[in-house]
Amino acid sequence: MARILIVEARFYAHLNDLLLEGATAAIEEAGHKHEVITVPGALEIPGAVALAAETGRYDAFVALGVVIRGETYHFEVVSNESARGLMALAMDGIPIGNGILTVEDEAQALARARSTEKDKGGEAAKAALAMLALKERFA
Ligand SMILES: Nc1c(NC[C@H](O)[C@H](O)[C@H](O)CO)[nH]c(=O)[nH]c1=O
Ligand SMILES: CC(=O)[C@@H](O)COP(=O)(O)O
Repeated sequence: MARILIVEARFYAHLNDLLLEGATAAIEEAGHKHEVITVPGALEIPGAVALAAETGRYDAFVALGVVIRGETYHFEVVSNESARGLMALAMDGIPIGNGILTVEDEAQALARARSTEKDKGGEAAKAALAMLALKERFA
């Protein structure tokens, strides 16, 4: 049984609840344990994963968040840098699934967080578990 840490940025709590539902369901269906920690925004997720990975208490990580474009370049900063940070951690061998939605508006987020068509939280959890399985295979 693996120990999964979900790191969520509850910038839009109602949207994150949907992502969390999907991720939690996927992890439980796979028979693993999980914990959830919360950070202010998506930009803080990579740092939180790095801190948690240092403890050695977790086998894989799921990043959940919603970034919605506003009026300024900050959307690009938050979207690109959170993704870059997670990719850097993944390249260091940390099993991670990226469930940070980067969208134009709330409607796009709702359609992807968890609906009949999309389950981005579940997808991110399954990706993290797949990378953990690879890590174990190559150990
Ligand atoms: N605008 C969104 C943010 N912005 C906040 C940043 O993520 C960060 O917390 C702040 O810049 C302090 O470092 N975060 C989201 O998750 N989603 C957004 O739409
Ligand atoms: C993604 C963001 O940081 C965004 O919500 C901020 O809005 P704004 O660009 O209008 O300040």
